Amino acid sequence: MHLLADASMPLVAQLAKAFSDALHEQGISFTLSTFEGRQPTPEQLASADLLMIRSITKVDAELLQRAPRIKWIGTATIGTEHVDAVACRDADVTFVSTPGVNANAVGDYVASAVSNIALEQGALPNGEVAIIGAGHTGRAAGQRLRGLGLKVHFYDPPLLQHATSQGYDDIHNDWQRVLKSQVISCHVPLTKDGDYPTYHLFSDRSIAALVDDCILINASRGAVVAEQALRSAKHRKQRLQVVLDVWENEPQIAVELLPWLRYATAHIAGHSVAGKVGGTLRLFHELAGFLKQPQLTSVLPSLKHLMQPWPEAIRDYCWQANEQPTWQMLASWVRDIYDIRIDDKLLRQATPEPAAFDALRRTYSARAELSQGMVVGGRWLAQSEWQNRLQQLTFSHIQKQEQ
Ligand SMILES: NC(=O)C1=CN([C@@H]2O[C@H](COP(=O)(O)OP(=O)(O)OC[C@H]3O[C@@H](n4cnc5c(N)ncnc54)[C@H](O)[C@@H]3O)[C@@H](O)[C@H]2O)C=CC1
Ligand SMILES: O=C(O)C(=O)[C@H](O)COP(=O)(O)O
Repeated sequence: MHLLADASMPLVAQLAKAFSDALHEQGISFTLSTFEGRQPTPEQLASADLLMIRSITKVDAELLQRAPRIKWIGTATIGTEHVDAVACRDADVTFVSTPGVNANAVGDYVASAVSNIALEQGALPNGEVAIIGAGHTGRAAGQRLRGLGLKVHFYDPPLLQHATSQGYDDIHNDWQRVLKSQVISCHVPLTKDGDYPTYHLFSDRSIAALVDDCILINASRGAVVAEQALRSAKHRKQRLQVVLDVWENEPQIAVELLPWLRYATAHIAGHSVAGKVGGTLRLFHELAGFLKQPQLTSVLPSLKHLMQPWPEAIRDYCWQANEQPTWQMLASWVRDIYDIRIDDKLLRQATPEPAAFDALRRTYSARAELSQGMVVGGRWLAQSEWQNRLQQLTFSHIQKQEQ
């Protein structure tokens, strides 16, 4: 059995060796080779039985034809639009993804964007926050923004349609309420069909209708926000604060928008170490199931153990607060752990070629998550409201004993 995997998936060689050693004892051969860049070569595909990819590899009927032995494809991502699931089914290929795997990292990204803007302008956004898509990443983002003290609502008509009445009080289908919000963050899959397509959800008309100084964040897929509409908004000097992690024509970015964008990053919102390593690990768990070898999961280390090579991404961050923290303190704690400005600077300094975009992503530095933050505080920490807010920010907390 031969596994072909994207070379930049962290720890893929270590986990494949664990499978190989365990299967060897049963007389089963399990080998690994890796491919560099976006697409594997026809030669690499010809000998592959299993394929592990990331969001940059396009899988369609043509690729599948070049891979006659392939029986299983796994993507270490939440998004799946790069894989033609129908073509996989027609070719009798099992396709799996890793739902939710880097949602915490995306939530941290949004929290950092809003925290930085608030700290720079000296005030939290004065108005509601609309989260588009109440799934894994949208919930993670909304929860953190509530922790910062903002009023959050979720726009998700498809979910509303299928929802039972319980637990969906904050979800609605009122697009006008979205457009009136002071912060809007997109967390939807890229879809062109169905009742609620997300392709160009933010078109000329919607963007022109946004309130002054609206913070519009897109960390989902580039084409959810029409780049042409952003160009028009820039041209008419519309007062917007746009944060883009994803681009309509990746790996080519819209260079001419850069000076107008508040923050611009290289599709790294989900790239915390836990998100990336978790993706690889989750695929090996999936593969054990596909191979009908459930005992293989016992040779897979825990995520915590696998993250040991990145000490900067697993260290604790600790802050003292004798009094209730101000929003400025909360925002600067977020920024201590993940500062979006560093990623923004890296993209602006890079050359605007696709290769530079891919290189930034491939060589991304080790990133921690907000859940590594801990607040040591006084009596105020006994209040459930504060405990709740820190939990929403995914910080842990300890109340100091009074002397
Ligand atoms: N920038 C990055 O690094 C990352 C980007 N992503 C992108 O974010 C997307 C969302 O991820 P998750 O939240 O984990 O997905 P999810 O599947 O958990 O949630 C998506 C939600 O969007 C809703 N939705 C679908 N169409 C909609 C529409 N027209 N209007 C409003 N809501 C709609 C769905 O009902 C669902 O509740 C992924 O598909 C992926 O493309 C995900 C992870 C990292
Ligand atoms: O999970 C997704 O969907 C994403 O967009 C990923 O975070 C992108 O990461 P890579 O696939 O490029 O590692």
